[in-house]
Amino acid sequence: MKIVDYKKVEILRKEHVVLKDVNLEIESGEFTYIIGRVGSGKSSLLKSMYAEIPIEMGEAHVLDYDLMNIKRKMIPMLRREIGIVFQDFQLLTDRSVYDNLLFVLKATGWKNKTDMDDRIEEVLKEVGMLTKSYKMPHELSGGEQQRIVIARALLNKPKLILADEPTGNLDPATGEQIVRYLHDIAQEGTAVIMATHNLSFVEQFPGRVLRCDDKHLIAPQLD
Ligand SMILES: Nc1ncnc2c1ncn2[C@@H]1O[C@H](COP(=O)(O)OP(=O)(O)OP(=O)(O)O)[C@@H](O)[C@H]1O
Repeated sequence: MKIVDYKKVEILRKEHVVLKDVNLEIESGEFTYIIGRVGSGKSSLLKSMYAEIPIEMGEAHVLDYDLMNIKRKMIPMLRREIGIVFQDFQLLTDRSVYDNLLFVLKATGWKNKTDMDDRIEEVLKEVGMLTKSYKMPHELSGGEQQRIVIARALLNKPKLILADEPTGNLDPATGEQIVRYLHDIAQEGTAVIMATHNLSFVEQFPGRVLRCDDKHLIAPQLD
């Protein structure tokens, strides 16, 4: 199934063209790195996929949504089907890990307490954080918090995960563990798109590499 399908897409930030003529098809289970310099448009590309930035030109589909014609009230439905791992979506600091996850389930329409508890247990197990359920975010390391953010992104079994610099503030070993989780998730069939400055992971965790370069998204020649 095609998860992302962009044809001749142009992405603007305040009337300024960030990327143009973007052609991109992503299938289930693909693991894609988006690289490129600071300010080259990596975050903007990912934000366009969850309708945070409108697409003005071209054809753009994410899951079954037509981003060119998406109604405002459909945007939360689209976001429910995407796991978002972004700096702007940190854990809520005033509640425990469990309550952070419960909050998302309730906000996305879950009602049954046992089902919610079971799902929280499953996602925490998936990222090796089952014992941290009652911790407050500030009691966790940066890497542990990031694992919880990934667990939160998994709650509604998304077909697509968008991760913007998920290893940004982490030491190399912890960063590697985060990429390993994301890579495993892709192998189970979820498409994962990860923006990063750091290509050191690509040998260990193979994937498709695309670069934002001079306002275009290109497949670079890698040495
Ligand atoms: N909120 C905003 N309003 C207007 N312009 C913005 C906004 N955010 C980013 N831009 C501009 O859009 C361009 C692309 O930024 P973007 O954040 O997508 O790049 P990036 O490749 O993700 O950079 P970084 O590696 O620093 O995260 C930059 O020229 C930036 O100045």
